[in-house]
Amino acid sequence: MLYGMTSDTAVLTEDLTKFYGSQRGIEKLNLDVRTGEVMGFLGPNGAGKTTTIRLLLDFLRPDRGHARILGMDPRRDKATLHRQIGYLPGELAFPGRETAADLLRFFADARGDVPWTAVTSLAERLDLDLSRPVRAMSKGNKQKVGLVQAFMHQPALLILDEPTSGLDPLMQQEFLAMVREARDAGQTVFMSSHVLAEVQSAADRVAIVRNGQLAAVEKVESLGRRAVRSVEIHFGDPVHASEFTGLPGVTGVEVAGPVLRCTVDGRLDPLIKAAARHEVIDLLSAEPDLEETFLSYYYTGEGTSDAAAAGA
Ligand SMILES: Nc1ncnc2c1ncn2[C@@H]1O[C@H](COP(=O)(O)OP(=O)(O)OP(=O)(O)O)[C@@H](O)[C@H]1O
Repeated sequence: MLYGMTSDTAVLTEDLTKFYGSQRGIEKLNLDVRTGEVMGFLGPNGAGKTTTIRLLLDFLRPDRGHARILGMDPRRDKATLHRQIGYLPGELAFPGRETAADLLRFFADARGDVPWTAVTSLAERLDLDLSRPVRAMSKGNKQKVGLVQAFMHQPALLILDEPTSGLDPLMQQEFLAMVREARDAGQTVFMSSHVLAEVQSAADRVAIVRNGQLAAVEKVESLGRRAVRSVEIHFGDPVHASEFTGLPGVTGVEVAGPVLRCTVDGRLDPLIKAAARHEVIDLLSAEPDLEETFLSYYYTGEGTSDAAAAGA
């Protein structure tokens, strides 16, 4: 058993590394996904998400490092593991002429013990017509077939590569509800996305990768607290920038007569207290935008706090 692996850990990687020639896929990835949590695996195109997922499933072999999935070795225990996992690949290829029902019956039989009603109720939720040939389906409908096969046997662990891609907003919400229900039933979910907004309402934590390396692991709620926002305050009289520079979390202070503009990272309280010394005519604050926070990790390299404390 790897260091740090306990029954509370559904996925553990240690220094997991894969290069394609000289091209880095993923390097020295140390990640733990706790049993029963939903972890979003976020990064832009080419960051290394699919490489990681394929390593976890032993579709690729690492150059260095190890992974442990549900306490098992992805290579040695591949067959057992694949029965206990629900996997949605990033690229779905359905070459045959089967209908969705035929294909899903094949998957259900291969897994055994999957009541057909599990398939039909998922299909109903996702508004998927099972009688249609899969090959002729739109990307979104193919994605739904992929989701039904990943969820239908109520696996202990769901590994989903870009599950929201191709789904319209309504179906994305339905999918996220399925994820929350899976978590409530004690299942673990590891899902990649390049759009934070698409996973934030269901994820407990997000791991952020860039250029093949882990940039941060954060609780979604603390991403919210760290949200960077721009603030504009209109005062009754001219103010001095010096009154606001140096306040905790406040940067980029610009003053033009009675108007103050700045950026606030985290709590607004220090700025509000300083502003209250003057007559405040108006205050404009952009909604906390997790997308901006997410990007700020990329460009500042911040936010390794929870990564450093991973497993704590
Ligand atoms: N078969 C391959 N041969 C060479 N390079 C590859 C191969 N597969 C991936 N890469 C490279 O490895 C890096 C990580 O790719 P990966 O597909 O894991 O990223 P990703 O985060 O899943 O991106 P996307 O969202 O586009 O799928 C990229 O630079 C990519 O070009």
